[in-house]
Amino acid sequence: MSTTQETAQIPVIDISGGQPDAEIGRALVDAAATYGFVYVKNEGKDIPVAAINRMFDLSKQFFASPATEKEKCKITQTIPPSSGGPSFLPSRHTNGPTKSILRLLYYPPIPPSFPSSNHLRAGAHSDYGSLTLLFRLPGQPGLEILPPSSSIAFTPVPIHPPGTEGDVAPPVLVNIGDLLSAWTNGLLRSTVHRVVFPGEGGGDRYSIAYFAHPVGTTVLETVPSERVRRAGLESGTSSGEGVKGMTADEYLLGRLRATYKGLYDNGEKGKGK
Ligand SMILES: O=C(O)CCC(=O)C(=O)O
Ligand SMILES: [Fe+2]
Repeated sequence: MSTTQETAQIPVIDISGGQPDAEIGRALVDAAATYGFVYVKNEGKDIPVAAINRMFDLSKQFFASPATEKEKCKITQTIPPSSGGPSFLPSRHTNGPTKSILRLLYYPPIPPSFPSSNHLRAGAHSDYGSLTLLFRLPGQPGLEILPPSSSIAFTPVPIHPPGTEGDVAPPVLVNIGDLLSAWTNGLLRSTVHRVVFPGEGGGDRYSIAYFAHPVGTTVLETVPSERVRRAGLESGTSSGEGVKGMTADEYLLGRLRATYKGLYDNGEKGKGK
């Protein structure tokens, strides 16, 4: 796989109220259908910059602490999704336990003796859930996607895309996961991505990812939208084929089993070798 020097043309969208909701909605769906990724401009109105910085500070403290300290604070907590409106998708992400999870990610520097070019910080993958919100720090690049125009060339995703250089914080990068893609007959794209070492060496890298999942008992019947129905017709996917009426928890377990084989046999996490 090669890497081009171009950067992904992922749209930057301002959801803070300047435009009519319908227009913002259309732009978000178009970006999600084409790229599977969208930048949400962050000028500190929707998510305070201090809150993001505090989370990164906590992450740095945590990863710098001794292993014994780390064991004391398990951070794999389940976070209830923030409340949504009465519409189809938000209502299926609220009012019940979900597998949504906030992950503080730490990528250690590469040892000087390692040739950096052959190593990845995170291998190529797509995310499992509905949506992922990714927070990154200026000066810590490395994320690359397979853009729609190419199935072989990974393309860097800049932290500050053009037009956001002066913003108080980098935009939040939102991407579609496999479940939402299947739930929409493939209309919304779950895009393969990876994290590489940026050139020589590459120091510490921190990122924060919020993986949103529907309420576990949600039955995944295809999203009842005309655009979703048409996407199914165009791709030859019959309605519901990708999700087959299974629950969100069953879907996730299927994906985990496919990835981690023995670990998730019999529905019991941690079983196996
Ligand atoms: O750290 C990043 O920039 C991306 C991480 C990621 O893709 C993931 O954890 O699923
Ligand atoms: Fe990912």
